Amino acid sequence: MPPKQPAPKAWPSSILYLTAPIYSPTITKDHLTALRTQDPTLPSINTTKGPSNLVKITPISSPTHPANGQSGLFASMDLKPGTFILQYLGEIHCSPDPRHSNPEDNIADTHSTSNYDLSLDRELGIGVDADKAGTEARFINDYRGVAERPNAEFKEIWDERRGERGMGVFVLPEGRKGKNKGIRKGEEILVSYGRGFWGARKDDGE
Ligand SMILES: C[S@@+](CC[C@H](N)C(=O)[O-])C[C@H]1O[C@@H](n2cnc3c(N)ncnc32)[C@H](O)[C@@H]1O
Repeated sequence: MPPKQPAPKAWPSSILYLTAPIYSPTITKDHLTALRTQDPTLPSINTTKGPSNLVKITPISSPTHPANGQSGLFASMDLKPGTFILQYLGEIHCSPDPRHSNPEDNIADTHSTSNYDLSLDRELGIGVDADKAGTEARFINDYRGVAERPNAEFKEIWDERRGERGMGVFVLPEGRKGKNKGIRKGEEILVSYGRGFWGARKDDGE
């Protein structure tokens, strides 16, 4: 278990605040080798540890917001197009569990139903799940029902500090027609979870 870190304001006491990932026992040496092999196409980021001064976790109390009663992540200063905002940390895991060749021996995969699980390496089945532990990034909502379009995106990075691939949150680049103007101070940071996320939850009443 990583050492306890000072958490950002409004951080829930039931969730562990991380400055480095947690590695599930489902992650093998080969997975770690793959994650620790630099891919020159990835943006190389000198990440910082601890609460970010670019963002603020804010409880949502607007009845028109589809995540009313939950929280969201808001910009605490103007952020230019393409800016790296912060890292999405969580438990790095592999699903299905490679330790069992017979799927019936698999311990229930809680990550498959997590609302905080992002894919890090689709080919190897590696994900990063911030359900029980993470950074401020776990509070980023989907743009649907909130704004016309997303203003940020999840994108893989090379974390220079750890020498490892990871998931980052970036302000959307300007785009060819200059449509994306960045994120203004006080604006909610919104990504697109993708239709797959909502498709899988259609029958759960979400
Ligand atoms: C990664 S969490 C986002 C943070 C969450 N709002 C919180 O306070 O912990 C994903 C969950 O947030 C909610 N959510 C995010 N975006 C939403 C949207 N556009 N409409 C409805 N619910 C949303 C859903 O409950 C979803 O399962």
